[in-house]
Amino acid sequence: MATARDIAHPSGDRAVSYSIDNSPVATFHSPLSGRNSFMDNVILSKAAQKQLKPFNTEDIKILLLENVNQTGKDILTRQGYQVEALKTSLPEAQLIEKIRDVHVIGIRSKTKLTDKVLREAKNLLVVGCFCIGTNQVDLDYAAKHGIAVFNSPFANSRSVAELVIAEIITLARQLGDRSNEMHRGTWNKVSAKCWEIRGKTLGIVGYGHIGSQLSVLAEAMGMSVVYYDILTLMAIGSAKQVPTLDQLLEEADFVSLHVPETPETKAMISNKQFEQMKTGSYLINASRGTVVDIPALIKAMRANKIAGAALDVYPNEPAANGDYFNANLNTWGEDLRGLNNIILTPHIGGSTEEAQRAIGVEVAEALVRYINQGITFGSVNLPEITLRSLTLDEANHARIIYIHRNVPGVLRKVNEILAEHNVDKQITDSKGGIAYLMADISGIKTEDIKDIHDRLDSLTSRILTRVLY
Ligand SMILES: NC(=O)c1ccc[n+]([C@@H]2O[C@H](COP(=O)([O-])OP(=O)(O)OC[C@H]3O[C@@H](n4cnc5c(N)ncnc54)[C@H](O)[C@@H]3O)[C@@H](O)[C@H]2O)c1
Ligand SMILES: O=C(O)CC[C@@H](O)C(=O)O
Repeated sequence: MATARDIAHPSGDRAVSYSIDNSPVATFHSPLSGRNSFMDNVILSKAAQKQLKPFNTEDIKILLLENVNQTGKDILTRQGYQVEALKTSLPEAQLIEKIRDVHVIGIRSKTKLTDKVLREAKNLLVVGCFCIGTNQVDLDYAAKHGIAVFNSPFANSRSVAELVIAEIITLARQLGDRSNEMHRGTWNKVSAKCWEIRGKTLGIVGYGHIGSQLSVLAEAMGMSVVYYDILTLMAIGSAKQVPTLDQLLEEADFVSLHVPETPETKAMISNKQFEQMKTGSYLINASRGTVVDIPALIKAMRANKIAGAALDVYPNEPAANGDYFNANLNTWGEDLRGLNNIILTPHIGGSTEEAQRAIGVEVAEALVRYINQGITFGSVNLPEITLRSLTLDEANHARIIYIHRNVPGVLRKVNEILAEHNVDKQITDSKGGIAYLMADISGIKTEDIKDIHDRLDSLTSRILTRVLY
C-alpha cells in the first residue's frame, strides 16, 4: 500500500510505488561503492559483491547540515543519492520542515534531533553524526522508531589532544594576554607566574579516546599524568589512575575534562570543585559546555584561585558563524570575556582538515552500508549486526531486515513466515528493548518478496520492515 513515505519507481516492468522501509519491489541497481574501505573488504566480500537496493538510488534524499566535509558528500553523491548540503545548522521550525522529506540526515554537534523533531521525520531511516558526540540526538526515541544512528568515535581524538597541549603551554605562559597586549601596542615583558610545563601534573578527567591520547603527549613533554574515570582503565606510560575526582583536583596543576555529556557530568566542575583545586591551577574544557558551571569559574578566576582557563565548548552555542557570542546567547558572556588568561575558542577541538576528512569518509560509508545492505556495524543505538554480502552469483535472493520490539515469541512468528522459503543465513541481536533481525533468502520470486514483507509488517512487534534485493 502506497503511503506518504512512498518513492516512485519510474522505470522497469516492476516499477511500483512503495516506501523505502516497506518496498520489496523495483528495479535492481548496481552502482559501485566509491571507495575500498576496511569494512568493504572485511564484511562485504568485495570481489563479487552485489549491491542490494529495493529502490532507485536517486530517490534517496539526504540532508547534510553544519558543513559536513566534502569527502562525505562525495561518497553519498557517487551512490546516486540526492544530497542537499547546508553550511549551518537550522532553527527548529525549519529543521522540522526539512526533515519530513528526507531519508537520511547528516549533522554535527549543533543540530538537536529531539523527540519533537524526530516525530516529524516520517521518512527517516538513519542519522549520521559527523562527529564523536551523539548527545544532540534522542538516541532512545530513534531506536524505538527504527532510526539507526552512526557517529565517528575517534577520528578527531588526536586533533583535540593536540589543541589541549597547545592550551596548556599557552595558559602556563600567559600567551593570550601577551599577544593581546602587543596587538594593542603594549610591550609587557614579565616572568611572574609564567611557568614551564615540565614536571607539572596534568589531571585528566575521562580517560577515553581523547584523554588517553592527551596522556601520551603530556608525558612526552615531561608532565606527570593522573586520571580519573568511572571505569578502571589501563594506564598508558607512567600515568596513574586515581580513585576519586577529589583526589585528582587536589593533585593536578592542570585539569583537563574529556567526559561525555550525561546527567552525571552536568556541572561536574562547580564551586566545590574549584575550592578543591590548587591555588594557581588551570582548567581546560574541550568536552561539552554543560560540564563546567561557568559562573563558578568566573568567580574562582576573579578570586585568583584559578590562574587561567581554556574553554572550547559552551552550554549554548550558535548555529552558524557570526557575531553571536554575546549576552543573548549566554548571560555571563561579557564577564567571561573580561577575564585575564582565558582562551575562548568556538568549538574547534576536532576542526582540522585531517579529522574532518576522516570523519566524512567514515560516517558516509556507514550510511551507505546501512541504506544499501542493512548493516548496523558501528551504530550507537541499534544492535550491531553484519551479515556476509550476497554475491552476484546469487540471483533471486532477498535480504529481510526486521526491526522489532524485543518481546517473547517474535522469532517463532518471524520464522513461521520465513520457513516457507530457503533461509541461507540469518542473524539477530537485541539492545535494550529493540531487536534487529537480518536474513538472506534464496530462490525467491517477486510476489514472494511482497508477501513476506506484508506478513512481517503486520506483526504487532514490528518497528520497521525492509526488504532489499
Ligand atoms: N571540542 C571538541 O571539538 C570535541 C571533539 C571530540 C569530542 N568532544 C567531546 O569529548 C568527549 C570525550 O570524547 P572521547 O572520544 O574521549 O570519549 P570516550 O567515550 O572515548 O571517553 C570518555 C571517557 O569518559 C569516561 N566517563 C564517562 N562518564 C564519566 C564520569 N561521570 N566521570 C568520569 N569519567 C567518565 C568514560 O568512562 C570514558 O572513558 C565526547 O563525549 C565529546 O563530547 C569534543
Ligand atoms: O564538529 C563538531 O561540531 C563536533 C566536534 C566534537 O564536539 C565531537 O563531538 O566530535
